[in-house]
Amino acid sequence: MTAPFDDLSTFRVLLAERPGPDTAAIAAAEARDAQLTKPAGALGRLEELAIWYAGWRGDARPRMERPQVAVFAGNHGVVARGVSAFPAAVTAQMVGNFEAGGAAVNQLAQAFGARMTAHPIDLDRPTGDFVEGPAMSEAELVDALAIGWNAVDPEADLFVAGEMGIGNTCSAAAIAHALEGGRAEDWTGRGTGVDDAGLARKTEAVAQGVARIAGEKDPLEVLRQLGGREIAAMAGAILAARHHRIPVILDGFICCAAALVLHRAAPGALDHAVAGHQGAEAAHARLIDALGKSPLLSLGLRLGEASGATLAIGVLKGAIACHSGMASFAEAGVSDG
Ligand SMILES: Cc1cc2ncn([C@H]3O[C@H](COP(=O)(O)O)[C@@H](O)[C@H]3O)c2cc1C
Ligand SMILES: O=C(O)c1cccnc1
Repeated sequence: MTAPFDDLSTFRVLLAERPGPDTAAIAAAEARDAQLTKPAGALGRLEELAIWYAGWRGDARPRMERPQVAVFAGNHGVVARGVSAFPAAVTAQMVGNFEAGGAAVNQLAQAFGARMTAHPIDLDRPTGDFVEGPAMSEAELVDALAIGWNAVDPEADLFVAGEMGIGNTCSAAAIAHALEGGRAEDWTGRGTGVDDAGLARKTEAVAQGVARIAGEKDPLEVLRQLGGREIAAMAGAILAARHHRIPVILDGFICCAAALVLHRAAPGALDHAVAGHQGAEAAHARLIDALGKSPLLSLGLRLGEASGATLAIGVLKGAIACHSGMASFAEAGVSDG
């Protein structure tokens, strides 16, 4: 599809004017939940998840049949500073692996019945080193947002955004530091497994990049400055899903940094999203907190690629299967107490 914007101001309007959930479907789903053959509340958060999903799909008894996982890839100028344990060439190599079906996320998508697509964005043209200057021009930012928007299948009934981009935990940490404050070291972690010296270089890059744009609080400008094309694409895709009323599961630290841009630009912009998991990247928990979310899973993942969120599709499928498939007390002839 073609994104309904070709400049940043139109994207801002789409962020401000978003559809909400179907309140009648929520009320009907709550009523259905109350009649199912279980003690009230006994399915815990699964009940809340199913009702949330029903609201966004506009169907009190929904099914999930077309989950979509889109993995965006980009390269980062800041990598030249030695902020990752791996070379930038791995980004393109992993895109080849996604296309061949050999990455973790391919296996998880297959296991949970999701269609997965990979979207490399200008891999031979890394972003500018954000310590020195803006990562992207405004036109480059708009292009990346649009690539994300266009990647969302309007017919999907669940969307997961993932990423591949050597150095992108550095970019994500810088975005979080710029928008949330604190100290640079509050937001940096080991990513692919950088050693102490690498972590120190990464923290210094984040501190300097954020100091360069000191006081900048416009989230989309922060994204342009510190960005990452794949991070911008995830933000565009998450907003597109909102406009299609497709519920979203958020992935790891980098995906949550993309989501933070939307959340800080327009509170409520992530109401159609849940946090799929809390991973091992040091500041992921803090970032999920800043989004006002609580994670579905906590399994110590530190991979990205949409892996944790794709795994959480299973949890959401379970919630929906119970909600839509269980018998009521009356149907089953079970005494409701
Ligand atoms: C083989 C390989 C597969 C990956 N899949 C995801 N990432 C993850 O690691 C990168 C972020 O960590 P950093 O900021 O330290 O570079 C991203 O590409 C992220 O998706 C991978 C990294 C590697 C090496
Ligand atoms: O949480 C993540 O998304 C993550 C953590 C480490 C490396 N890559 C991704």
